[in-house]
Amino acid sequence: MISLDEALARLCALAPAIPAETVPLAQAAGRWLAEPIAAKRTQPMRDLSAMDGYALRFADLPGPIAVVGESAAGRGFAGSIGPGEAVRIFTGAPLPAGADTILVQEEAARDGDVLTLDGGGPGSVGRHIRRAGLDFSTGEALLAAGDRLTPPALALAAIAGYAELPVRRTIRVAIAATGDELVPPGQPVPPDGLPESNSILVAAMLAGLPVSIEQLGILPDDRAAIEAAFTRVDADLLITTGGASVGDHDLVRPALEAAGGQIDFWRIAMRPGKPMLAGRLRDTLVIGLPGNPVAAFVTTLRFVKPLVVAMAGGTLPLATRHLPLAGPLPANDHRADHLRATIQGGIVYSAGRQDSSMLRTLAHSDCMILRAPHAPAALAGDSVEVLMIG
Ligand SMILES: Nc1nc2c(c(=O)[nH]1)N[C@H]1C(S)=C(S)[C@@H](COP(=O)(O)OP(=O)(O)OC[C@H]3O[C@@H](n4cnc5c(N)ncnc54)[C@H](O)[C@@H]3O)O[C@H]1N2
Ligand code: MOO
Repeated sequence: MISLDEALARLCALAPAIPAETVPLAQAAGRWLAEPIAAKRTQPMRDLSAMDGYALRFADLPGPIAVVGESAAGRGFAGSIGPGEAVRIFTGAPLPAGADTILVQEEAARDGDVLTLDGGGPGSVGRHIRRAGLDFSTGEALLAAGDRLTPPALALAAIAGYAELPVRRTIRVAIAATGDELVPPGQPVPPDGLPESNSILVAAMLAGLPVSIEQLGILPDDRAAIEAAFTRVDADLLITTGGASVGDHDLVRPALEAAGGQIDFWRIAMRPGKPMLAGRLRDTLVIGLPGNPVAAFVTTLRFVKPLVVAMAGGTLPLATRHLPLAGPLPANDHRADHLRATIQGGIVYSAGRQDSSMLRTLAHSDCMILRAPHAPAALAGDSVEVLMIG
């Protein structure tokens, strides 16, 4: 058995390289930048007013000052102002030549074209002016390769002169459930049957990432059938669930090998999720998740999601916090444990029964308490690391 950290590192090393492509800004939302970008323009391009009011010479205050024209955003004042002159100006409008300060309109009294100070005034020369290049100048580095294209990052790229951005192309993910007992959700369930829930779980956990998902449906516990499905797969990542353990009907490993693939690792020192396997089939990375639904959840959370983000060119830090325990926990064995838990009043309550088939407990959990291999027993009030799962 390998450690959780080693498993993630090996998965990332096994992953096929995803080429970059250029996509319109709207399609780049939530993806990761494949190359750094620099400003194609200076922002703002020239000195602008930050307020609605009057552009004037500070030395002319408190007036009277003659209003000789107007400067609006997109339509600046053509001339320049001389001593004793001002221009009506609006937020985002170019500062006229000759002006050095903005007087906000709330502190100005205007009678026809004559302006006087009516209030405290700007205080110092240069007030309420956004200087050219305040935000950035042409050629400056703005975003790095691997940066997440958040809404503000996309807006920055737009204002910096970009209509499209380089990102890794969408990752093609195929998902297959294995198990003779499984029936599609909502279908009549025979006495020995079970509604299939893992493929919906895994796909929903990848929603919001740059993936296209092909659901391969339910494969029977038949080595030849699984092998045939593997042979047809055309994807960057194939995720199977079930059939990963040691039973006579756990056929994902032999089917992968029969299809010409290679196993890289099988079994991880973690709970739940121990029987997870990984390998390659031609250009496809294959991950065999355990069938138990909570094991499928934890392995998707700890491996599949960070892996997909890495393939998309980013990184996904673990969202952990430290909180006091409501009750004691026993010492841990050699497997990194993930205990479903809830948080109430800043205190973390471990769910009583941690059987990895119990989806109701999972659906009502806020977090998982992370217990390192060989962690000593913990007492009520001790601080533990929790992984948020909401
Ligand atoms: N002798 C041993 N038995 C088991 C071991 C072991 O080390 N030695 N490991 C256990 C652990 S840990 C896990 S986890 C399970 C996982 O085994 P498999 O990946 O082979 O999963 P299955 O046997 O196919 O299924 C387990 C369980 O989950 C249900 N299942 C399967 N697929 C789905 C699905 N798509 N949707 C909903 N539920 C699903 C299945 O009906 C079983 O109840 O093995 C332990 N055994
Ligand atoms: O570790 Mo298994 O993954 O308990 O259910």
